[in-house]
Amino acid sequence: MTAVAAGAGAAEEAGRGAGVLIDLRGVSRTYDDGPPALDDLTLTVRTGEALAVLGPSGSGKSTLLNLVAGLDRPDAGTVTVDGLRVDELGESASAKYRRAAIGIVFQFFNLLDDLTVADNVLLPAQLAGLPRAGAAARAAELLAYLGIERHARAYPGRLSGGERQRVAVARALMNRPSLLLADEPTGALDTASGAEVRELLRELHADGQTIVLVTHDLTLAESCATRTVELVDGRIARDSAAGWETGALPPPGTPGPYGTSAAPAAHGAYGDRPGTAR
Ligand SMILES: Nc1ncnc2c1ncn2[C@@H]1O[C@H](COP(=O)(O)OP(=O)(O)OP(=O)(O)O)[C@@H](O)[C@H]1O
Repeated sequence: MTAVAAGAGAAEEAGRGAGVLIDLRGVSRTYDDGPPALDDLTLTVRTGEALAVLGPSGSGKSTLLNLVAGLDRPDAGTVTVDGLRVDELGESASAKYRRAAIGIVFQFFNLLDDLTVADNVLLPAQLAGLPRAGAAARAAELLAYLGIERHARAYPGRLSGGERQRVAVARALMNRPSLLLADEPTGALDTASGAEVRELLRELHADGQTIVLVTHDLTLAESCATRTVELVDGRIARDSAAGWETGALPPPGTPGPYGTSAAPAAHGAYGDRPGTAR
């Protein structure tokens, strides 16, 4: 199952504690005359991590994801993914990087409605020029892994939101990306479908997939993330790796950015947790 989910060697590396996969240094991005969407942000993500990026609306979460995906460039700073300077890539090199190294899942699925489920999943392999036979076998394997093989010949419009998001995840995993990015993957789903997708992401991470997801959904962060970073005004206000319990969010009502806290970052994420190692 690991081989289905993760990029080659990712699980093995995760097991060893692994190296840095994403390295953002001094990254700033300002649109037009507005305030900085990202402001001198430095962040590293290791292979095998599942990072949830939280923060209020407009805090820079999607901007961060777009920079890592090479969909946008910083005004200052460097973006390195798997040793590649993503911020220096030209348009075609950037597209090639996305096809080879990145899988992206969007809130609204972004499936092509006039292609079948199987053809949607095959698309990244076709764009990468991979041999059709091997790609078809991989697509079938992914659809089975994600429990949607019976829909292979259906069109996305016939599927539920949760099933569509599974198709989008299958497509994102098609070329065995070293990194899965997800922007509000449960944002358009009902409660039951959201729970399915949360479980799916949790399983993918357990199988070794490195994941960075942006979300307002604290349940998603709590169930899938091994690390949580909170952005405020384009800066990292809190990072669980610098004091939170790994994978833990505070109980409801804990003072914090979703409550009333003005606790300094050094005091941990959503408030101080007794017994948390520093
Ligand atoms: N293409 C753009 N043009 C102009 N301003 C933009 C653009 N994209 C983002 N911004 C601005 O940059 C800031 C950060 O936006 P971003 O979408 O990264 O925040 P976010 O945390 O993902 O927000 P949300 O949770 O609402 O999706 C906001 O002030 C936003 O208005």
